[in-house]
Amino acid sequence: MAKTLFEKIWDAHVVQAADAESPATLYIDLHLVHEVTSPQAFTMLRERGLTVRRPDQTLATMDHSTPTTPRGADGIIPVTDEIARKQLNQLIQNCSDFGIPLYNLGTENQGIVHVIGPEQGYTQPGMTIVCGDSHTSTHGAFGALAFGIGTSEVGHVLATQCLLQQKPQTAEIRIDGTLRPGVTAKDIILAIIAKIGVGGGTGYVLEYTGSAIRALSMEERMTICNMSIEGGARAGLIAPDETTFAWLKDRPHTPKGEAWDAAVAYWRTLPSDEGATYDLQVVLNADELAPMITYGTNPGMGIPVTGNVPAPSDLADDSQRMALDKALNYMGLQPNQPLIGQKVDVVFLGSCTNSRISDLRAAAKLLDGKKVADGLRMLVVPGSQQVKRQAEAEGLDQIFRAAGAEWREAGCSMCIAMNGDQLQPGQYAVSTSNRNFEGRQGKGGRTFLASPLTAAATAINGHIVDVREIL
Ligand SMILES: CC(C)[C@H](C(=O)O)[C@@H](O)C(=O)O
Ligand code: SF4
Repeated sequence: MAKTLFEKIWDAHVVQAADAESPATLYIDLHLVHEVTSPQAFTMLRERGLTVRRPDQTLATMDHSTPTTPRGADGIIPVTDEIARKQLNQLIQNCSDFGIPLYNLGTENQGIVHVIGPEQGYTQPGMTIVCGDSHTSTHGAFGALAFGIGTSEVGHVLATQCLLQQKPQTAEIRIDGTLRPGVTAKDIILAIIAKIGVGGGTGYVLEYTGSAIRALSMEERMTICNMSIEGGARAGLIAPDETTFAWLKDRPHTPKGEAWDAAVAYWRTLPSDEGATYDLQVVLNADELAPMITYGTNPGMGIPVTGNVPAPSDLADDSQRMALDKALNYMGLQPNQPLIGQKVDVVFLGSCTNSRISDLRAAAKLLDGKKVADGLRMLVVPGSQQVKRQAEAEGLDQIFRAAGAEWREAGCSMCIAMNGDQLQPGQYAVSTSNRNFEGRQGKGGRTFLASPLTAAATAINGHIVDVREIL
């Protein structure tokens, strides 16, 4: 029978099928760990006298609570926050006690968990990958079944390398056509979520297909899969192809020599078979997409940048009208107002959605020889130490600094505001991250989600602009 990519990976990893009492038991190939969602899981192991089943298939990094402020004269990134220091020290202790490799703060491979996994070649097609983090869906860009799990599940996977899992349904999100200049992968995913809503993907694994997806680079594919969870989906998937194999070849942890050839031969069998069926299909045309921006307090509240903020009075459904009213109040926006021209205080270029080298290059190209607008603060936060080194080798840091932006160490930074980087109450930010919830970037902070291009163009102008006008 014709199978989808999802079904092939699922079937290859079921250790025990679901029965009346229990969901299926899935084998996990790669378990990624960070400081925020792992402490209680290690406590559970200690209390029950358990060890880590496969430390060699487990990898830890520090990212969420790590400061990204520049290093001191001693070359060390200063951790001034007591709680953060305790959490980071705990991870060091846990990894050392249980034999798990750790990319410690400031070391050469440290970075955001969803940036370092692919970068080091841990993430590979056909794998099952989990992490105590919702944006684990990022790794689906490689044709891996990757999803976030809760802290008690982190404990289960550490102890057994397996996970109990209900089988999700499948949806095909088909995007044909060609993106216009100034329209990016970020705009594709914001448009998808605006269309299906933040609950539209609930219960599904989304497979992105179509000529527009095939034309994307791996980094662009990661941006799309990263935000699958913001559409409510369990995971996002893109079938591996020559672009995938070329990107992975010679990464530190990918197979080498004959093992590489064998791996690629297997990976070529993974794409969904001709005639395979999905439980749901959504179709978009890339030619019709514009740069997108959010106006509200969830990632589904997005419009083309040239559009107007919707009006609650146009909505028939009471709860939807109240939700929009509340969002506009929080955002300090008026119904029907345009977003072009909206003044912005901070521009954040970073996060596991858009902090890879191609994101930094795209923004630097616009900022080259220009200045960040007076009174606007711009933070540029590379996703990993490797991205940072690469950017510095290309002189991108010089472009950002000369423009008046802050050049930072690697980490989650202002995506989540639990590391010292945050908005002040009432401030507006254009952010390349993935969440615009109330208070997400700091108490009272107001977030417009957009692409790195829109972010850089906004930084130069001090207010929201249509990047297509300055290309
Ligand atoms: C801290 C972590 C649990 C959280 C997540 O699961 O996504 C964070 O990464 C986020 O982006 O909100
Ligand atoms: S960058 Fe943001 S979204 Fe990504 S893992 Fe960190 S906090 Fe979560």
